[in-house]
Amino acid sequence: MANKNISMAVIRRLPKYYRYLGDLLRKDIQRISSKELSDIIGFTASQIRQDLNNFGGFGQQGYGYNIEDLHTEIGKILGLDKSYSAVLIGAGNLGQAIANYAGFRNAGFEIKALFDANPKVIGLKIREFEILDSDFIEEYIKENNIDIGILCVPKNGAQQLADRLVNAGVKGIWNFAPLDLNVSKDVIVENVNLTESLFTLSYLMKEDLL
Ligand SMILES: NC(=O)c1ccc[n+]([C@@H]2O[C@H](COP(=O)([O-])OP(=O)(O)OC[C@H]3O[C@@H](n4cnc5c(N)ncnc54)[C@H](O)[C@@H]3O)[C@@H](O)[C@H]2O)c1
Repeated sequence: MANKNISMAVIRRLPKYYRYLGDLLRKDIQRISSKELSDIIGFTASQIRQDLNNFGGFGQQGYGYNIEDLHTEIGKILGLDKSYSAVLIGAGNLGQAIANYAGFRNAGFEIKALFDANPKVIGLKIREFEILDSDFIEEYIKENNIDIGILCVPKNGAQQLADRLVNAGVKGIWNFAPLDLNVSKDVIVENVNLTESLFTLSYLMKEDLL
């Protein structure tokens, strides 16, 4: 059901639908109207209907949405019916925190190995992972059919590492380094910039906006 015409704004809302619907399922709630969904999610009911209509609707007049079906469908749209393997590069503060979080594996994203260039860090253990020498990134990716590279290195050197990940065959990069990476069109980069998020918080807290 992949549709290249879906706007990024809609795609960015889908994980939130998926999360809220998952919460409702765990509470054994079976159906919900767009109005009720709107009350808990915060998007308008018409926005919700419009978003879901992009993928064929799912709702029934007078019944609302079957939560389990909708959750499953959105999961498929997001590609969460598959599992993904990942390697993490840069086993510093942030990299270790990410490797320590079990939630990603539960969601189908399995970090298979951590790499670093610092000899003081190589060989240390984080959870079940021994931190490996980053000289062996390409070899590992090719041998283990890795889908995703997670970049947790400083800005300098991040592009070079991205090139190495791409050449070794990853199809996606989850980039925490604060720079916009140049990669070929068939590779997807998702940037996570915590500082930009903090700046947005700062803007919204400015007294003249409150
Ligand atoms: N820590 C945070 O909360 C945070 C927040 C926002 C953004 N970031 C970004 O995340 C990245 C990592 O931050 P951090 O605080 O974890 O830094 P850190 O210095 O603790 O860790 C970086 C790790 O990357 C390794 N490294 C550096 N160059 C490498 C290379 N070429 N190949 C392999 N390993 C290499 C280093 O040896 C180190 O272990 C930075 O780009 C930072 O701007 C971090």
